[in-house]
Order: sequence, then C-alpha cells, then structure tokens
Amino acid sequence: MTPRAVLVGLPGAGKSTIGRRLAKTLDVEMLDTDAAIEARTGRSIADIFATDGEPEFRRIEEEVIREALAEHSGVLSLGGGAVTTPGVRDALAGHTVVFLEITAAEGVRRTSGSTARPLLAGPGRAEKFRELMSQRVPLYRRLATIRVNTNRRNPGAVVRYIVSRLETAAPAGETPPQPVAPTPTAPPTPATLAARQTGGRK
Ligand SMILES: Nc1ncnc2c1ncn2[C@@H]1O[C@H](COP(=O)(O)OP(=O)(O)OP(=O)(O)O)[C@@H](O)[C@H]1O
Ligand SMILES: O=C(O)C1=C[C@@H](O)[C@@H](O)[C@H](O)C1
Ligand SMILES: [Mg+2]
Repeated sequence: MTPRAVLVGLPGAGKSTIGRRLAKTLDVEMLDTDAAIEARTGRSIADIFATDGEPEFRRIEEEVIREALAEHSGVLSLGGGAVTTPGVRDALAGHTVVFLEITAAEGVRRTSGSTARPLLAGPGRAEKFRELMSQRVPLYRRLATIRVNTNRRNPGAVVRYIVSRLETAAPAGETPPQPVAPTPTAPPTPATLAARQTGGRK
C-alpha cells in the first residue's frame, strides 16, 4: 500500500487544510503525521519539543512517517520540518510528493493566529519563517513530484489542481512520461554512406 499523495510544505502552506479536502474529494482517508505523533505519545508536539528536544521529536516523527508510508493508502500530510530528517527523505523516494508552495509573507500571515508551532514561537516570527524557508525549500523541491502554488489559489482551487495532476502523473515509483524529442537528423558519416552503398555487406 502506498499513499495517493504525500503533502509537504512550510508551516501554513495548507498541508492539514488541503489534506482534509483532497482526501474528501478522492474519497480516501487522511492522515496528518503531527496528529498521529500526538495520538501515539499522548502528548502535544509543543510539550515533546520543550521537554525532550527537537532531535527526539524528529526520531518519533520519522518512525511515524515510515509506518504511514507503508500502511496508509489515502492522503498523508507531513509536519513542516519532516523533510529535514535524512531518513524521511530516503523513505519518500518513489512516492507521489506534493509540495504546497507559499511565499514568506503569506506563510507568516497564515500562521499568525496560532501559538502551537514551537519553531515559530516568540518574537521575530517573520525572520524565523524566512530562515526555515531558505533551509527547506530546496529540500521540498528536490522531493516533489508535483508542485502547486497556494498563494493565490483558494483551498478548493489547490485541490482541483492536485487532482488534475494526479490523473496525469505517473503512478508513484514510475518515471513520468518524458516529452518526445524530435529524432536528430545528423548528416551520414562516411561509414554509414559506405554501408548504404554495399547494402550493409563488408
Ligand atoms: N490555499 C489557501 N488559501 C488561503 N488560506 C489557506 C490556504 N490553505 C490554508 N489556508 C489557511 O492557512 C492556515 C494554515 O493552514 P494549515 O493549518 O492547513 O497549514 P499547515 O501546512 O498544516 O501548517 P502546519 O505545518 O503548521 O501544520 C489555516 O488558517 C488555513 O485555513
Ligand atoms: O516546521 C516544523 O519544523 C514543524 C512543523 C509542525 O508541522 C510540527 O511538525 C512541528 O511543530 C515542527
Ligand atoms: Mg498542519
């Protein structure tokens, strides 16, 4: 079993919102690994960060993601920083990974109402967001098989775009069809000319 789509992106990009709506449209289950971590540990993410530290959070997160990639067949939405763990990046190979793109300004705006994001807590949120962006955007881009700009699309439009791309994209694990390049018409070499004249006999 493999997820139909794995959503990645910065905090506020819409992984939870789009994940729920995409799952509903595709009529499949949605699994948010942040919620799965809280359910498994019986603790909030903020508490795990504060008490045990980020490395321990990333360890649990990788475990939960590896299991979900093997067992979940619906839509999977990952925590914003999951891709910083090399083991998570390895585990994502061959999956349909959707990168929800967002600008810093819109990301800061969308995350302003919540205090539940430890890495954006406290003053200087815009600066912290830009820092996360510069570290992570190259990783999201490298992993993505589908990219969607969510800045000027409402959630419904984001979901419609992803569904249309899922219909045309190659199944996870297969190389997408490459555009057919015109066959180059190189001038014949002396050897081919000779072969033509002799009908291929030497
Ligand atoms: N395409 C969109 N257009 C406008 N607002 C959006 C869009 N997608 C999500 N939002 C809003 O942005 C906020 C953050 O969205 P959401 O919680 O889904 O992000 P997230 O990627 O799951 O964040 P986190 O990484 O912190 O879990 C919510 O208030 C949501 O309604
Ligand atoms: O951006 C991050 O590193 C995080 C994002 C959230 O989804 C949670 O996974 C956690 O707060 C860490
Ligand atoms: Mg979320």
